[in-house]
Amino acid sequence: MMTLTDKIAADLLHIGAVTLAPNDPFLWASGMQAPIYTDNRQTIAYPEVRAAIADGLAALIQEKYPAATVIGGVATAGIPHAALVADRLDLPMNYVRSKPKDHGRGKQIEGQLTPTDQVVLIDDLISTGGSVLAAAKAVQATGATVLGVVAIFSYELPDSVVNFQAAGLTLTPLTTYSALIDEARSEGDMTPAEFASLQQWREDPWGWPGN
Ligand SMILES: O=P(O)(O)OC[C@H]1O[C@H](OP(=O)(O)OP(=O)(O)O)[C@H](O)[C@@H]1O
Ligand SMILES: O=C(O)c1cc(=O)[nH]c(=O)[nH]1
Repeated sequence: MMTLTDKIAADLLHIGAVTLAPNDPFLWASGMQAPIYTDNRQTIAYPEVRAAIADGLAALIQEKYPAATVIGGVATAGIPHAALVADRLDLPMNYVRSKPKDHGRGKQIEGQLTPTDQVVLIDDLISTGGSVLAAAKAVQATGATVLGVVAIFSYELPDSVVNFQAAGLTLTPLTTYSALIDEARSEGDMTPAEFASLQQWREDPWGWPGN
């Protein structure tokens, strides 16, 4: 029987959200060359996939953070998943922008947030963790508590481990880069040399050839 971790990894591959290209790397926003690009925004186009994600994230939150009073989405790609999860858990929701609006009411956080709230944040993807940890800081600055972070996918990069530790927060992803490349290999999508290159990148992305 396939685990949920493997099922979500397979889903991301099958809907084309993930492109693996160890021989033709992508340039990331950080300036890093990477053998993969993940666009989890595409998951919302697939009802069965987005439902499996929402069910999985809701179950994680019930297990790890039963005291949650609000589900928070990280703008923009975390928002639809936070909405689906909040609906399943029958909890209020908010979402957190990367910066306050420069017009209107100038708010960074929309939806419910009071100083007594206990928030679980949802992002679609964790690379460095910078986006969700900035959102966590914004929530904490209001006096509310961030219980933890859940996400669809984590690259498990060394930078994210350091950043989550520094923030004192725990990340629980539904699936991971390791599960993803294992699944792609089991589907016969790569040579042993390509698999080795993909593993090498995760262990030391900035030392990977091309960076
Ligand atoms: O862990 P990090 O290094 O922060 O990278 C992950 C973030 O990057 C992407 O968002 P992006 O900045 O592309 O914005 P979007 O959600 O508005 O598309 C993604 O949706 C995550 O929020
Ligand atoms: O850091 C990025 O540019 C980046 C990488 C990735 O896999 N997905 C994404 O949306 N952004």
